[in-house]
Amino acid sequence: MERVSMEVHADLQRERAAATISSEHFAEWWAGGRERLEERRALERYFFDDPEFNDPKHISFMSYKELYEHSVAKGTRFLAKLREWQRLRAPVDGTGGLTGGLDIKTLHDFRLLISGPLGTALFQQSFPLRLHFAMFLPTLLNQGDEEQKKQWLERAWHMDGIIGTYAQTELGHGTFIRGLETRADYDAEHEEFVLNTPSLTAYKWWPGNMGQTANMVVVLAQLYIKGKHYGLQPFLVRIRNEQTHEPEPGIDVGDIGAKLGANAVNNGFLGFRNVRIPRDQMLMKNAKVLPDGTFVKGPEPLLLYGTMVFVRVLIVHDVMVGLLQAATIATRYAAVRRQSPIEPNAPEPQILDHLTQQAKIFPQIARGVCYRLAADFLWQFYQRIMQQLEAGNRKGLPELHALSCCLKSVCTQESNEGIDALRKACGGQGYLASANFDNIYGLATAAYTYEGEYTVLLLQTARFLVRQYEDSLKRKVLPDSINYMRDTTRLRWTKNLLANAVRALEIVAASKVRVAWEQIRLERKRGQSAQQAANLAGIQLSTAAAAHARAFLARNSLRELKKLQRNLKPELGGVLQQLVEIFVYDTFLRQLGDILKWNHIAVVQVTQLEQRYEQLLRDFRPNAVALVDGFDFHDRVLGSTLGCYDGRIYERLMEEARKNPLNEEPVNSSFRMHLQPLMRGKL
Ligand SMILES: CCCCCCCCCCCCCCCCCC(=O)SCCNC(=O)CCNC(=O)[C@H](O)C(C)(C)COP(=O)(O)OP(=O)(O)OC[C@H]1O[C@@H](n2cnc3c(N)ncnc32)[C@H](O)[C@@H]1OP(=O)(O)O
Ligand SMILES: Cc1cc2nc3c(=O)[nH]c(=O)nc-3n(C[C@H](O)[C@H](O)[C@H](O)COP(=O)(O)OP(=O)(O)OC[C@H]3O[C@@H](n4cnc5c(N)ncnc54)[C@H](O)[C@@H]3O)c2cc1C
Repeated sequence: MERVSMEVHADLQRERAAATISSEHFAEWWAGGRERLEERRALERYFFDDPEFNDPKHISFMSYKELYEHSVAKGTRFLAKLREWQRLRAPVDGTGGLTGGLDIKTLHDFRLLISGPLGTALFQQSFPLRLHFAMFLPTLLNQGDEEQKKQWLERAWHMDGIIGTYAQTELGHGTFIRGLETRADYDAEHEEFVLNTPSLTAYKWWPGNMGQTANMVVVLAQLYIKGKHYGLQPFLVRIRNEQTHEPEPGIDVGDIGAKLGANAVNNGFLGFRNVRIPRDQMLMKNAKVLPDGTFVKGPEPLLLYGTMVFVRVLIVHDVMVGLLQAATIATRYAAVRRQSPIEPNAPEPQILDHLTQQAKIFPQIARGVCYRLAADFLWQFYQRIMQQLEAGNRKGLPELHALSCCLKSVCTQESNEGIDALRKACGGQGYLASANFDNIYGLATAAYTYEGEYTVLLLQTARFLVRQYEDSLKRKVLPDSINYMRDTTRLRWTKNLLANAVRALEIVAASKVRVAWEQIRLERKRGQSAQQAANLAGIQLSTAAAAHARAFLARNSLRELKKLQRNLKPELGGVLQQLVEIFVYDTFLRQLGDILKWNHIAVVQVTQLEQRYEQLLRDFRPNAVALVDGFDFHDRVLGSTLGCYDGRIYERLMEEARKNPLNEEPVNSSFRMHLQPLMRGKL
């Protein structure tokens, strides 16, 4: 779907002309400055103008195998061309510094490149080498000791004989990683580890790129030394021969099969039978095994989980991009699609003029913008805590873990919900593969599960919240993100609706944490163990953590808005204010049951807020198209017949239908073979 020479649809022209904001100004802010915007556009042109990156046919017409092979071919050309780009220009942010050195910031930028607009445009079923960059390299970087990094990192970064992945999950266990069964027994005589898969459920199952693509893995296995168990450790294992790509002796590897989405990723299974690796291939930045088999504990065992924290932080950004792609498609479609006169004799309006349609689309735009503010905050926070950890200070780690878990859960869940709502807001056409909601949803919904399942991560946050609640009773200083729990005053409804709504959400979160804590105490009094008490309080705990995430998102949006309004042009600041308000009121109204349970709010006050919310939808309406234009998604990024910049939806829908291979011949062979015999009673 290109930005073709067709004239822009009159309705979109009108929308753009009537907007009070400049899309270009918004795009500049959104991209992080003019230079970054230009750089990104130039990089997109560099790829999109190259016919080698056009798919020969729509990917929905490719078989599973064809899609994999096509994606690997494109993925390798993508990396080669990206390197070329960097040779032509000095390394810049956003291209991952593929020719330069490697640090976590570079990996972060590269990761956003593959999960961001360019990556999703070229790889609608995801980037087939994504785990190499998203998890294998961060694990080498963060869990290898200096010697190991010297030996492996540079080579892995340049993919010199190494394509890696991260093999943690097994057929029997994904969530409860202490229950993983893969074994690594240390053989002191040969200074080697021996890896085994002791049962069917111990097979590694799910790791991306592992089926056919990767030739090395970081595998998490239970370490045993002289029969004694030392817990999970990461090991670097070659699974396929560097030259022939044949599985190494003792390795049983393959692809687990087609999935709901991300089918280019080639998720795999892996079993080990007496696979030997040298001692120095256990990643030893933390725990160590000395040649004689002495185990040396690391200073911070939880760093083993560090790669998961890194990825969870970035997922908030990933799903935000997917949500806003869907919102852009739905907004443009709704500005061009006309249906159902509002006044009996009036012409049919743009469906975007139906207020209910605005209520389906605008809160998703607002959500995406506020998730972006949270994603930026979280990444800064992550970097700060990592620096502290490097300096030996682990104080901030529990807060980072708690915040990243609940934001990953809530942003993913609500983005999934939002993308589906946007699909439905496009009526029947939204259901077509050419509208591209299937691919966007397929990627976003995977993130609900991977890197820590939704409920499981909420329960991790809740554990932290309950502990902090206990501390707050003892009047200790609380970490910044939960400082609101110390404020026990009731909501005082003022004229400032936004401040009221944010505070009400905080009160809900704090109250739900208290209720969960009380339930745990009650269960304990009834004689339950601490663990069973937590299980029985699970519903309270998980909903308290989700409420905490929503309160954080609302407070953070408000805080960031204030900062932004100091620097942005007033009209842009004004529209951002509308979006933050829409986000907060939408969150408030969707939690109304809890809000009313924990706050003394009169019906008239709720009505006041509802009216303000509806007014905001109407106020935002004139800028909706201009604002989504400002996300600056190229038509290739949206990949949708419904979302193109020129709004030529009907022409594109018909064009795509005609390209359908079933329309290549006037009569399909199934007629003679099956339909005709059926009609003639000859079956
Ligand atoms: C369109 C949008 C989308 C676009 C996408 C485009 C894509 C492009 C690229 C994308 C790349 C991304 C690919 C990612 C692929 C997925 C990879 C995976 O899933 S890999 C597999 C991912 N798999 C998973 O994520 C598995 C999930 N499971 C787990 O993480 C753990 O088993 C557990 C946390 C649930 C429990 O662990 P357990 O050991 O039983 O622990 P306990 O509960 O007993 O807690 C003990 C103490 O530890 C503490 N603590 C715990 N964790 C951490 C931490 N990370 N840190 C710090 N602390 C932590 C905890 O708070 C507690 O503290 P305290 O209270 O005692 O003070
Ligand atoms: C697309 C995709 C890509 C993936 N890529 C990788 C990869 O590259 N590498 C890798 O190692 N893994 C990967 N995974 C695996 C992924 O990390 C796990 O699937 C995920 O962590 C969830 O674990 P599970 O499948 O065991 O779910 P389960 O834990 O079995 O979840 C099933 C249900 O049980 C509930 N449940 C489980 N435990 C608890 C609990 N303690 N309390 C309350 N409820 C609970 C869950 O909430 C859920 O409702 C991938 C998965 C997907 C879908």
